[in-house]
Amino acid sequence: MTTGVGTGAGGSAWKRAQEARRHERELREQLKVAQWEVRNWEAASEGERKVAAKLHILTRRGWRLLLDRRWPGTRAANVDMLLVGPGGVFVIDVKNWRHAPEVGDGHLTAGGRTYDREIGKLLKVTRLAEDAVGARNLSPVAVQALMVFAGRSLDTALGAVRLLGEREVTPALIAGRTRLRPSEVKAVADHLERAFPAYEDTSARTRSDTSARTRSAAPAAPAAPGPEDALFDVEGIRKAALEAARSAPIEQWMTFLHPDQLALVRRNWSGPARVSGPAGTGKTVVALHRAAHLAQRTSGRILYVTFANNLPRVQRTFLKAMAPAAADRVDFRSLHAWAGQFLRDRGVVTRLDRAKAVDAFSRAWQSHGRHTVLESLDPAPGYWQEEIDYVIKGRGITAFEQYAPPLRRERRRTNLRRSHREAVWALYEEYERNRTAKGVHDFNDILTLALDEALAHPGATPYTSVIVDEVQDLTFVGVRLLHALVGDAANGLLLVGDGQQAVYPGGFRLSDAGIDVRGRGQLLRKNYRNAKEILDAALAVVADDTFDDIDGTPTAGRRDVDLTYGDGGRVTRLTVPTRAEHDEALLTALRALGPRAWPDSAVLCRTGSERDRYRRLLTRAGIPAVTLEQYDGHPVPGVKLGSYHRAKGLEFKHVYLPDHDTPAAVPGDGADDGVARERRELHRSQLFVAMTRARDTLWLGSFSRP
Ligand SMILES: Nc1ncnc2c1ncn2[C@@H]1O[C@H](COP(=O)(O)OP(=O)(O)OP(=O)(O)O)[C@@H](O)[C@H]1O
Repeated sequence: MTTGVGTGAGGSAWKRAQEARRHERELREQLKVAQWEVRNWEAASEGERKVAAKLHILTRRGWRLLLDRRWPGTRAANVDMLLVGPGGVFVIDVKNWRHAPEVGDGHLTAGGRTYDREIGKLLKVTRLAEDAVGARNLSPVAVQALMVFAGRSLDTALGAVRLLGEREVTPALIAGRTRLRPSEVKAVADHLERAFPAYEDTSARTRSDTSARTRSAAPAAPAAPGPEDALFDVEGIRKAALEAARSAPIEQWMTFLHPDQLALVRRNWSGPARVSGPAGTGKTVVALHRAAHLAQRTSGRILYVTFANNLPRVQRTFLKAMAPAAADRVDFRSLHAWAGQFLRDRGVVTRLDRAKAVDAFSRAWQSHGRHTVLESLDPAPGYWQEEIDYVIKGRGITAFEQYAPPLRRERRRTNLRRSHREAVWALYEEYERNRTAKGVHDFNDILTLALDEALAHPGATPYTSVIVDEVQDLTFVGVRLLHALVGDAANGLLLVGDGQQAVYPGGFRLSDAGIDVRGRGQLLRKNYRNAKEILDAALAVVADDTFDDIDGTPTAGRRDVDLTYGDGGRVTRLTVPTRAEHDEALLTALRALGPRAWPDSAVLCRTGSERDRYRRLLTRAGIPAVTLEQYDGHPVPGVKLGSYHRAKGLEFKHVYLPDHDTPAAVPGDGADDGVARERRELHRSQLFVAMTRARDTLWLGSFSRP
């Protein structure tokens, strides 16, 4: 038995070794052929030809190598190589330097000299390549600048340029995830071949007229050809090929954009800008490509912020897949987490304590809310806590006269006259007294403190651009804080979102925050996500809810949306008498879907406690579930499970909304009509968000309540 196992293992080890030797022989053969193929590149030094040969090997794997291309618009300069393959487009400058290249403090040096100009030149020609492939709807993230050093071994980056040694370059390119299919490689390479014509007179060109090349700046190292090439990393290539085979191709939207999206990604904005559009119109896609584009173009850092805690992790995962080099320069943070860290870094002491803050409010309600006019308008204290959180503190109001009429309380439906507002103000002041007596802060305080700090110390952060996704979820103070980080700088602040998807109470207008986006706003209309049946069902929910977007534009609930997905979706509505039947029907539907489809499915619930209930239900039924708090954008087995709020910005092939048609909090008896209306409106917005997470199928469950 033992012997048998040993023999088997030995046998397979022997087989593997055989296989590896065969692979190595093949690669060395390919290298020989490649060396032959590049022999006519006469303008190149021996070292450059060796690099070209290593890259030429890639042509066996579906890549196209264009050697010695003319830099359009100049007479004497060229680009060493353009390489197009499954991994995208690479603009390559080969260096054959006597001294080893070094990167430090943001500079490229060799032998004591600085070569930053070489980096600048490569970036310039990379931009031209980006322009060229934009005509084929390729995002700039698919174009990467590479500086390759003949006779060297290194792998590092300087801003948007990756610096690779002759040894590392082939494995690095093979290891990349697939973003172009063979037909796309061909189309893009053909296009680049035309846009960057071959150098007309390569052989006649002398060294002195190749001004864009480095050879004139740094003398070439003597070529050292040999039969065994130490810089040919056979093992590295084998490992890279395995790695590439294991990883799935990246999504289409991570490479290809609609021309309207591409124009937004590459646009030069002279100040704060705004991208809006209904659900599923590619706002986040634009924002992510924009982040990568800015990271490639500037040396500063980019802050990408959302309100929700779980979304930054997912978005970071996406950006890492679509633009690994750029992702390191983009910080994905939730607003409150970022503000807390910012204050800690600045030495500002805070004491965020949600439980104590809630207690401070409860006490204030007991003494200044109950038995007042507020209780007759809405007996639920939560409504008044929201008034303080979103209308007073969220808007940075600190004096009654700011709160008194005629202040518009955006998206609040109660008509609060002056005397009512005086009652609210008394409640607010009591809350603040209780809170400060306990020595704690609430979430709004953190943002206010951060805003004060940012205004007092402009330039205190490394950010040159701030991108805000789902901006409609932020408060006025939150948006002002982010604006304060970059001010009105060109390409500084980008606000992305959709007022129709507001899931929190209250609101504000950008103009009140001193943010002027006039002439820098863009509305997207093409829905890429939802099947027609699903979008129709979702829009029917909010059809009558006119809303004001943060730029103040009144917009009808039923909006014009161009669909790209088409028919073929399915909306299932189920109404049964009891909760038990309802829950059983949900389990039956999930079982019918089957485990293979579970990872791209989500059960979304109105509240966090409902989510916990359904989690227990699924667990008891043996259906694995991953909460959206745990999800980070990597595929995981099991159904996703979360609240409507946590599902923001995400999407799933199949979405289940159990017990979907009951507002989260029913206003108490005798509540003002406005309160009830506002609750229902907010619930419809939340439901709309949840419904529009579905791409193909949507299950809507409900049961009769006694
Ligand atoms: N250019 C594109 N090509 C293919 N698919 C795309 C493209 N742009 C967007 N999509 C698809 O549409 C989906 C929705 O895009 P995105 O999440 O950016 O929309 P959104 O407007 O931010 O949505 P929401 O406001 O509902 O969160 C993407 O996940 C992607 O699958």
